[in-house]
Amino acid sequence: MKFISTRGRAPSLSFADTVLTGLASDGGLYVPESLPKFSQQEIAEMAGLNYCELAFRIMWPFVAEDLSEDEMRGIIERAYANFRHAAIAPLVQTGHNEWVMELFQGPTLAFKDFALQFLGQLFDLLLKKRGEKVVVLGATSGDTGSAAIEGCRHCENIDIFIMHPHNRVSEVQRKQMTTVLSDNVFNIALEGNFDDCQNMVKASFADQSFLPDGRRLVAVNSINWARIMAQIVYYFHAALSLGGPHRPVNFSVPTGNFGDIFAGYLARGMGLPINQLVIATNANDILHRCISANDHSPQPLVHSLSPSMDIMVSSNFERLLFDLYDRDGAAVAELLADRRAPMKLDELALEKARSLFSSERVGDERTVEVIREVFESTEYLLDPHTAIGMEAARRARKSNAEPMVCLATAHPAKFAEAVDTALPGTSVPLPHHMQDLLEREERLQVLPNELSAVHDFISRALA
Ligand SMILES: Cc1ncc(COP(=O)(O)O)c(C=O)c1O
Ligand SMILES: N[C@@H](CCOP(=O)(O)O)C(=O)O
Repeated sequence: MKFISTRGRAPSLSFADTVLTGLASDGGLYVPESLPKFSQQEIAEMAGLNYCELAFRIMWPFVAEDLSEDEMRGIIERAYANFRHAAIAPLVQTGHNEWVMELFQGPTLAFKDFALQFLGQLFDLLLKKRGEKVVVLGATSGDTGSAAIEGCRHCENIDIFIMHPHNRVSEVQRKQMTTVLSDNVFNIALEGNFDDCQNMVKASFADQSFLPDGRRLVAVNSINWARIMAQIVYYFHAALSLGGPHRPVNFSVPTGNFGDIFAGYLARGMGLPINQLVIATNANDILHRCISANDHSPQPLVHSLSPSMDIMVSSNFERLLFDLYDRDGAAVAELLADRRAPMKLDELALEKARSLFSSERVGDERTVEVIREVFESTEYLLDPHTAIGMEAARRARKSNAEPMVCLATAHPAKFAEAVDTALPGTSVPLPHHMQDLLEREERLQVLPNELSAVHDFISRALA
């Protein structure tokens, strides 16, 4: 399978080259040239498979030309070996036909583990085969960073640099990253917000001349296609557990960079019957405004109680635009390049987007109420991101007869502030392997919001 750029001007690449390239040379994102499709019978036959076997079946068509079956199975087995639940992504019922899919059972307690533990294993294999050493550069609003560090810290062929917005991630999130003291792990606290971190990552991919010894950058953010690919699997897993493909299943997805919900959109494109995909945003609601009002104007970033979704520039929306504009890379490039006014979708594209997604915005006040209400009625504790997804699901839902799955994207222990605001005095214990996290020694570098400062730091660290 070949992968092509959403801006139509970069060379098409194999799966392995796509994974190790990150951003396309024309500034676009890689997507598969065509999407593999499963028939309803093929999907029905996947019912009852364990998570790893299901992951193999769903992802195999994307990787078959670059990996052997044994290599792919090995990567998957190792990626999910440290999850704390036998189901890997267990479902918990919270209401009539309403389910929470717990995507926080991995080592770093957020859905990012699904793709990043997989990606770490994949990098390790590909880089060993090529005898190549690379530099991983990532931006995080709190969760990608720790999952990427956990996935990559054992890879001999990787030095990993993760930028997070200084003082804008929770204490648990920060410590999960900064207490990993391995020689190949570097944490940068940038005096800016997540969008600044992500812009720096993209600018660094565009000009990599600051790297020594001909080394190249590799991406762990969802600009990397393999991230999205691994996230498609759990949509199939949930639907198969709830009667799919014989009945449609719907999903509500707390959304920031548009990666997770885009994976759901792809699952539907691969044949999984999904009627509703609900985009759930916090006060940083550009995606909700775009779908509901064709308003794509950037607003100042708000610091919310769901900090991982404090994102204004949603990378993966470009992948959707590519499809909305009939895979016309030139049209996407033009739409994104025109900086005279905020982007506006044309009528046809807007109509298509509205037929594909519902959207809702949930502010802090309601987020806190939902955490409290759900806990009082079911004793189930939601993290703030998941609470946003659940509220959006309840508002946007069109049929109570079809299952609605709310993606629980993080463990509540990561977000003590929101939990304490909702339920004063409630402390959520960290899982056993993280019991002493808050006492561990930290290492991080605070840097000004300047590309040159980041590049200097990286080149000195690598020297
Ligand atoms: C806990 C949590 N929930 C939801 C999201 C949104 O996911 P995405 O960026 O894939 O839309 C993120 C990160 O962005 C996150 O860390
Ligand atoms: N919420 C994310 C933001 C980065 O998104 P990504 O999916 O593109 O890596 C985070 O926790 O860092």
